[in-house]
Parts: sequence; C-alpha cells; structure tokens
Amino acid sequence: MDVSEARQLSGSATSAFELSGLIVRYGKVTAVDGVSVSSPPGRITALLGPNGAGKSSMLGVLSTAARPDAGTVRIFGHDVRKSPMAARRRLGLVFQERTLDKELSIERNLWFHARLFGMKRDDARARTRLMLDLFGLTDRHRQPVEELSGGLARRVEIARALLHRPGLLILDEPTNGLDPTARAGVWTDLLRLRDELGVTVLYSTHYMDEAEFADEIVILQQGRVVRQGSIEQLKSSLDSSRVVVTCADEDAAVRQLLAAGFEPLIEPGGVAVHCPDPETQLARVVRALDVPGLTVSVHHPSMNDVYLAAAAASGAPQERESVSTP
Ligand SMILES: Nc1ncnc2c1ncn2[C@@H]1O[C@H](COP(=O)(O)OP(=O)(O)OP(=O)(O)O)[C@@H](O)[C@H]1O
Repeated sequence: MDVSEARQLSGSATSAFELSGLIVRYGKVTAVDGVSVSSPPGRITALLGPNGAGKSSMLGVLSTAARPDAGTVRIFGHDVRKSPMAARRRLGLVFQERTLDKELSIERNLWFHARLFGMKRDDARARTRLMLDLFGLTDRHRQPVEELSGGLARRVEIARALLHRPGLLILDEPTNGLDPTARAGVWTDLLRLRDELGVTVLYSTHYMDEAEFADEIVILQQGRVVRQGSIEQLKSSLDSSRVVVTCADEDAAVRQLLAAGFEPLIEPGGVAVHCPDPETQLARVVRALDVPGLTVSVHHPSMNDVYLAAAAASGAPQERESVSTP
C-alpha cells in the first residue's frame, strides 16, 4: 500500500471520532449517560467496562446502526445524525457476530462486500486483491470460509471492513472466543494497520492484556466514563507501586523496616513498602532486613489493578442488572 493510500485511510487533522454528551436510552434504561470521548487519527482506543456498562450501545451509535437520544457524534467531522452515509463511508465495522457467508470463498466474500459498497468492478477487484495481499490471504483466496479457523475468519472480517478505505475501524470484542495464538494474530494485524496505514482503531474488550495495546483507554461504568488516559497515566494514578518482602518471620521484617524509616504494611502477598520508585528503594530495603528465607520483589500496578480500582471507586456492581429486550 502506498503513502497516498495511507493518507486517505488516516484522514485529515479532524478527529477520527468525536462523541460529545452522548446519551443512549432503551425505554427507562439509560445505557450511555453523557459520554464525551474523541481520538485523533491513527490512534488505538480501548473501551473497557463490565457487562452492561454501555460499550456496545456506544459503538452502536458510532457505527450509525442506532441513533443517539442526545449529544453529538462525528466521524471524521461528519455528524452521524445529519450525514449518516458520509459517516458510514469512513467506518469499517467488525462486530461480535460472525457475518461472513460461510459457503463462499474468502475472495467472493470480499468481492461481494466491495460491490455492495458501490465500488465499480475494477476498483472492487483491485481492492479485493490488495486486502488479500495485505492480510496474507492470497494463497488461500479460493478457500470457503466454513473451512477457516476462528482466527483466520476474524482476519477476513477485518480485511473486509477495510475494503472501502475507511479511516476508522470499530471492533466490538474482536478476539472473543479466539485462542491465544489467534488473538495474538489479530493484534499483530491491528497494530500494523495503525503503524503502517494510520488507521484509527476503537475496540471494546474484556481482556485486560489487550487494553495494553491501546494508546488511550476509556473505562465505562453504568454508562459513564470513570477513567480515561494512556496506560501509563492510568497506572501512575493508582499509586500502588511497591517493594514486596516475603520471609519466614514477617513480624521481624516489619520491625526492621520500621527501624529503617519505612512504613511497611502486611498484605496478602507479603510485607509491602509502598513508594513511587520501588527500583531505587530495593537496595535500602534489602540492607534493612536480616530475616530467614528472604525474597524481595518490585511490583507496579497492572491494567487489572487499574480496572478493579475504577470499579471500586465508582461503587458500581461488576455487572448491571439486565433488562429484558422487547
Ligand atoms: N436492545 C436493548 N433493549 C433494552 N435494553 C438494552 C438493549 N441493549 C442494551 N440494553 C441495556 O443497556 C445497558 C448497556 O448495555 P450494553 O450492551 O451497551 O453494555 P456492554 O457494556 O456492551 O455489555 P457487554 O460487555 O455485556 O457486551 C444494559 O443495562 C443493557 O441491559
């Protein structure tokens, strides 16, 4: 793919997507409650939150499948209410449900999608070939989709979503149900799309390790944004970096650490010394201790810690009460 194509995919300096005061209701249930989030082109945003937090409802509006009850939603500057078709042309969608035609080959699936999107024959042919090449599918282009593994089928869906040169790719739990190798493959593809083509990616996930790939993380709880920032910002806001000591006599370790001027805490994993710079405190901690069976390690907050702290701080239950659909 050449540079002009990459530019086309990444769009202009306008935000790739921009939600402002978004509200989505289903009857009396407010699924999305005043969410404002945006991304410049060429970045990856992860959407996290417990079941029922409002992730799919938010993605549904962004995908133009559902209308917002209030607020504005723009895709590369196109308002989804006023210009849904223009917004739709800049979007590639990969939803949880598998939507490929199983009986057709990989190539025919791509070709028909291109034609459905209104591409002329020559363009559809060229784009299909390009996507087969880009995703390493050329050698198996005649293979029926029903013979593909889950990971490969997902790859075809991502290729199909990019046929019409969208700048924004939206994926709702893209690796749900895939094995670890297939999940890693999807991530290799998505990172390459960002790095080589400047595609903007917005995805929801329940996998904390997958949140680590994002440039920006948004955590939703009960329809509201409760945390937002880069992974470094979210982790450093937690203030739970620590040196952890395990030994055969924790009481003695606590006494010795207190004598050396630390403020140790007995925690489930051992005796912890909380500090912003555990690597630099490590040697002092070791020097302060004379206890049997000593091990000392450095811990920094994980994405899981960030997520659990956000849940605890918002006081939200981990799963919202589900309501019956009409
Ligand atoms: N079609 C619908 N009719 C009524 N209520 C709905 C509908 N779709 C979603 N809801 C409700 O809206 C809220 C948000 O649901 P949503 O599916 O957006 O959450 P989610 O974060 O995507 O959850 P999950 O992780 O389980 O996919 C929930 O309370 C859900 O029960």
